Amino acid sequence: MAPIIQLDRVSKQYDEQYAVKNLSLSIEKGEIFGLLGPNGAGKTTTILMMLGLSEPTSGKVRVCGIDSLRQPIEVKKRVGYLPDNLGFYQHMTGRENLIYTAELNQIPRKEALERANYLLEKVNLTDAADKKTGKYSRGMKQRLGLADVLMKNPEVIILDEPTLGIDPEGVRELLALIKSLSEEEKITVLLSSHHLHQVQQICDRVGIFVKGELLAEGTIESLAKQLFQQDSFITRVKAHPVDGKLLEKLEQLDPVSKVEETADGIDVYSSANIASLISRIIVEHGAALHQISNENYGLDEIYHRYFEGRDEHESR
Ligand SMILES: Nc1ncnc2c1ncn2[C@@H]1O[C@H](COP(=O)(O)OP(=O)(O)OP(=O)(O)O)[C@@H](O)[C@H]1O
Repeated sequence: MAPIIQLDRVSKQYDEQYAVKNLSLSIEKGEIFGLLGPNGAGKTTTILMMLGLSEPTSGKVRVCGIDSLRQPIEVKKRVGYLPDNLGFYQHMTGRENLIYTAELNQIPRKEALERANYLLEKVNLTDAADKKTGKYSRGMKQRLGLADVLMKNPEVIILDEPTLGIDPEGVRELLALIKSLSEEEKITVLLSSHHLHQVQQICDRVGIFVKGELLAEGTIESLAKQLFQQDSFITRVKAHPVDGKLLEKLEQLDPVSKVEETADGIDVYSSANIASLISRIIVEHGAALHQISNENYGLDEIYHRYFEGRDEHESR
């Protein structure tokens, strides 16, 4: 099956500057894809081109098999977009706002009402459905925003910083909701965010954008593998006593790139999983082994490793 979102060598120039440069990206149906990058990296420009709201200088954008530039209205019917600065009619209730969106999308009234009630329930706003949205909290507005983009039964939803300004509990609920909606309704989700741990919690794949270019994309595990080839495994050992001889023995192992003494043991960085070999060496050395575990790199480390490398490169 063709990807639901496909960008082929897309660039966007404003004057001489590239906002997006030579971007190729495919997103499959049902995926949750995280678009990451600092301010000005080109995330919003990319989203606007997907929606057909901004014209690429070169390249092709297809969403749901439709050319976003040639048939933006067809794309808009299938894609729900939740911008970071969403607004509702404050004097109208949550339910009235959803019905209004349905009218704009030519959804018959009876169907609109049923869908609005179903979605209000889904986003946990049934009790506040008849309250004016001017009285909603930020988190309630974001949840209503999610219901709003879902009114037209979209195949794809694009969410720009959906958790901005929400408290941690609200964030957890909203992310869980996005995940369950994607699973239950087979909706493809494109999520733009600065919050790495939130992205890591729900995204199947991520793309890292810097200055208009996609530096890397893939699952968190595959990015970690690419970036940390020499030390893609971290074995965290709690053992006592740790002496210089033991550290030396571990350092001499072929797959090991680095050994670090910690407060209660040793961290071993290696290119292969050698946890059982490490435990044997520790025990043979006469130390007490309290715990041994494999740690994974998180998105935080991946993201920072990219920027470390970049800074070095740029300062040369
Ligand atoms: N209409 C415009 N005219 C000129 N330059 C623009 C325009 N829109 C965006 N840019 C420039 O393009 C680059 C990418 O901007 P974009 O808004 O896509 O970044 P972003 O990754 O979405 O950032 P943020 O996280 O701050 O929303 C920036 O340098 C920005 O100044």
